[in-house]
Amino acid sequence: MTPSLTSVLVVANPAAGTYTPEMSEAVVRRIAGVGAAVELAVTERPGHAHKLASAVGERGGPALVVSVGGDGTAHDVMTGLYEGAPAERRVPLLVLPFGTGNSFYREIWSDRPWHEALVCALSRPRVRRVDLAHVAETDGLALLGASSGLAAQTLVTARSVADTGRARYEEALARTVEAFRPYPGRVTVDGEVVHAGPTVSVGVGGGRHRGGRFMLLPRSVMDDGLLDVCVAGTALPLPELLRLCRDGSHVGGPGVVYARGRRVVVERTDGEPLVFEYDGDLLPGAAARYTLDVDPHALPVLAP
Ligand SMILES: Nc1ncnc2c1ncn2[C@@H]1O[C@H](COP(=O)(O)OP(=O)(O)OP(=O)(O)O)[C@@H](O)[C@H]1O
Repeated sequence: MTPSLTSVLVVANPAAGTYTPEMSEAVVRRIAGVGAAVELAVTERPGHAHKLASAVGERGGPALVVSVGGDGTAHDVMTGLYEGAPAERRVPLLVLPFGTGNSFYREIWSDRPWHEALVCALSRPRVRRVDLAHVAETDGLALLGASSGLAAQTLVTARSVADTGRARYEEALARTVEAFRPYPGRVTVDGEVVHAGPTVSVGVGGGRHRGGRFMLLPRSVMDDGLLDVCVAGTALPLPELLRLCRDGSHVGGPGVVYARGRRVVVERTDGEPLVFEYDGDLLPGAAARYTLDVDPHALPVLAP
């Protein structure tokens, strides 16, 4: 499908890691340069991007929404677009990388500079309909994916790290690795238990990359209608697992299970709460079980 980009809404998050006002102005200039009517909306608070995007499903609204921020901004815009219109009328999303990790941008555009991605999206707009993961217990949606274990625990640690940006996550990861204890877990894919026992990491998605640098799900295809799952047990020492995760070569390694399906259940089996996140947001509850169902091809995104 080739959308006609007559009018464009740019949603820019000034709190995103590498954002500057000059960048969003440059984005707006380039869009106006191809003759599209363009509106810039700068978010004023967390959740504002969701509200802005949920209004565009109305008739006569923009034909494209551009997210100027990081993965958190892309998540908020995605939930707004999802809520604002049914699948067949959903307005496409273009994500540009002005956050810290920018995993979703990388998923779609690889290492291309943002201005090249923008020129490509405006001159040869091609839509890919990517899958989303619906989290039953929270009625939430994940674009990039969900995790428990090391990555989720790192987000807990990050709350008490004073650094900002990438340094904050690096420091939090180092502290988490030092103190990390595997948890007793179980992972079920389409009704089949694929892992039961001591658990270091569970990734479900979604995107191949998380945290900007870790390729947790190297075989994942964002629009294949399925969720990928990778579970690491305790067979690999933690530093080795982390090293291998940088390029996805942990898959096939000892104690690492890789699976694919439509429904994934992630559990902690000792009665303690499961530390669990999706799209970088930790879940506050004390639940020990989360259920993810794929919503196939739910979100149109502009891609090369
Ligand atoms: N005006 C604002 N003031 C403060 N926070 C905001 C504002 N607008 C949006 N936010 C919040 O900023 C958070 C961080 O944005 P985002 O995730 O895009 O950047 P990042 O963390 O630098 O990048 P990444 O997630 O790619 O590492 C989002 O969760 C969003 O809810």
